[in-house]
Amino acid sequence: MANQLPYLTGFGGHFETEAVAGALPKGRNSPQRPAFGLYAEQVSGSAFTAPRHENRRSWLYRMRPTADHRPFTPYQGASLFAPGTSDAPLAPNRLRWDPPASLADDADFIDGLVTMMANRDPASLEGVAIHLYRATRSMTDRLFVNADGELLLIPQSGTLHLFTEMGRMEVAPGWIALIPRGIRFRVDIEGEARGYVAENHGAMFRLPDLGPIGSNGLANPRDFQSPVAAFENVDRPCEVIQKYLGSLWTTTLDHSPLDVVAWHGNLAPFRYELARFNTIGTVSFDHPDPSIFTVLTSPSDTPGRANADFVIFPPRWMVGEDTFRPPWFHRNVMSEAMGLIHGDYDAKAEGFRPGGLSLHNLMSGHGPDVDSWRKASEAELRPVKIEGTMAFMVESCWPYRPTAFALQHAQSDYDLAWADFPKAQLPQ
Ligand SMILES: O=C(O)Cc1cc(O)ccc1O
Ligand SMILES: [Fe+2]
Repeated sequence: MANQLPYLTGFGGHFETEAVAGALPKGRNSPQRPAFGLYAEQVSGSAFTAPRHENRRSWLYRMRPTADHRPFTPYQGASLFAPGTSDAPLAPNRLRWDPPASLADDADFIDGLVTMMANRDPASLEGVAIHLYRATRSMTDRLFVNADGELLLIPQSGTLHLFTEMGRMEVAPGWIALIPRGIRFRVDIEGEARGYVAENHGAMFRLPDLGPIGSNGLANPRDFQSPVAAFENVDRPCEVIQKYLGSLWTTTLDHSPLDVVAWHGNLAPFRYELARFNTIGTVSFDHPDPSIFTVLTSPSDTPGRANADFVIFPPRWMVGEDTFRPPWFHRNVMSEAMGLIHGDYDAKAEGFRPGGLSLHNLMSGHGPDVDSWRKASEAELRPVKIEGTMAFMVESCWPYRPTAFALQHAQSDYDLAWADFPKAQLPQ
């Protein structure tokens, strides 16, 4: 079933698509009477007056306006999703988690979300939160919408079948998907699905500038795929759960709001296959900064200091001469949350498992564990291909704060990854 749906290609393209011929107005956005009695509705991802190259909005032609809903009330489910982070002073410890074992057996994507860490208040329009999910059922007559930011979905196992207001997308492990702020969607699954969600409250993710790399490379715009218009014509109760200013809310409509028959514009969900990433690295010596692996970036107001960078560590050749090839020891003013989709990560010989998570926050010393360090220090430096792996990092300029759940479930012995390094021996 995966990969059978049609898609529109190109990052941030100006798309137009209609599921019923004649639904899309020609030559104007808001005709006096849209075709078939549809309602024209604009959804803005940027301020009206954002510079043209940053301006993102789409026009949706739908069977009922989004405004047609009764009041939202607090949502009582999903107790581990968006509970707020722990208020206790945060120790400057490195943290790591196994894939959570204790998540509910009977949850859909929304109730199966567990927030692990976050920074900033979503209302400040800055920061990022990292959630995990484990879902064992499809969302039936339920949708989710996030007013607090865009959602980057990173499946680790199980394909997500997304039905968004703007159409359908399939997202298997090895792919990512982005749902823009405010776009309603449903997640259907077969069996069990696990993965990660990076919730970006700040500036929308975009492709990084390439500087001296030139006009091609890293994630290429043509490999991003957005859905074609698709809708459901359903008149039965449909619950809409909304995350709004850090809390969850619910209302029930008498119809499905996935009733967008046509749309046009440059604000749209997309998916991207991480295997398409054109990985660039050293062909001489030294280990470059991991910014070379940036797939998407959300800038902050300070040039070069990302609100969030989504970075991957894909299969790649290591050829550096006289070089310690894995990530070096370091302390970083940026804060690093990492996940693993499959395989092993080259800086951690063990303990960092697919579906697990780690946090190396502001200025915490980290790098290769003892075993990885020893192996890399002693290795014969022929060309070696790192294969069968996909790790990722969500690097943010704002230190993360774990949730109470995360603090309770962290590995107790992570510090031992860096215990027992032999002392350097100076000349006598
Ligand atoms: O800490 C990590 O494992 C992530 C990382 C990888 C790398 O290649 C260089 C720096 C860095 O922070
Ligand atoms: Fe790091």
